[in-house]
Amino acid sequence: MSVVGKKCESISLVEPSREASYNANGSTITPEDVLRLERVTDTYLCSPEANVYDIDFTRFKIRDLETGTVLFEIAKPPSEFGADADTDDAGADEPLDPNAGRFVRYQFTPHFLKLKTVGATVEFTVGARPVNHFRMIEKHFFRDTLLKTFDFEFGFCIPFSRNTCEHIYEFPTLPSDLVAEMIAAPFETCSDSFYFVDGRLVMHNKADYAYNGGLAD
Ligand SMILES: CCCCCCCCCCCCCC(=O)O
Repeated sequence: MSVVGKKCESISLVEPSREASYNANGSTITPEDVLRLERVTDTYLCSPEANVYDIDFTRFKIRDLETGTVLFEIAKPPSEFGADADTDDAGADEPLDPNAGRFVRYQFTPHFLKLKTVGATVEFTVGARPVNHFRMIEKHFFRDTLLKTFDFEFGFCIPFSRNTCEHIYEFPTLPSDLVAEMIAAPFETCSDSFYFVDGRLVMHNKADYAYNGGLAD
């Protein structure tokens, strides 16, 4: 079967008519459920309201651990700290996108795919509740192929704290023909990031990636 030109294929644990934070058996989505996923999901598996811990990412940085080079950095402007950034500039007639802020698009150069390990530093704040066993499971796909699953622990966060931690991504060994396909197919590489507190899904973010930065069209 040819996959040339296909976007990331997706599957969902849930039937379209069901509440998105429950799996096909009607129980809540567990870490084991998402560890089993072999395709990108076609829906978010929890609603934005599932984030009852008010976890808010305020800074994100990716660096090459071999050279220390910073590859990507973004910080939420201080004026938006503690505010709902989605509502600030919306006109009265504009419906708010409930998924705004849950999707990121990254554009890297082909060199990114030659890296061996990158460190991802994330800063985040939490609300009034203590956060136990904060864990992220992140799955990276090219089209309908799972490239790698990362499973990171943030640990315990005290109420109203600002926290920083760096997770180490060890890149999978990718065959050179696959790397060439990924470079030639911008945004057909994508990821699902699932965040759990005490084993319950509280956030689900998505991203897609292009690796053709700096190349002529
Ligand atoms: C190419 C397969 C392995 C890729 C590892 C990529 C590491 C990139 C870290 C950035 C992930 C950010 C995800 C997000 O913003 O939700």
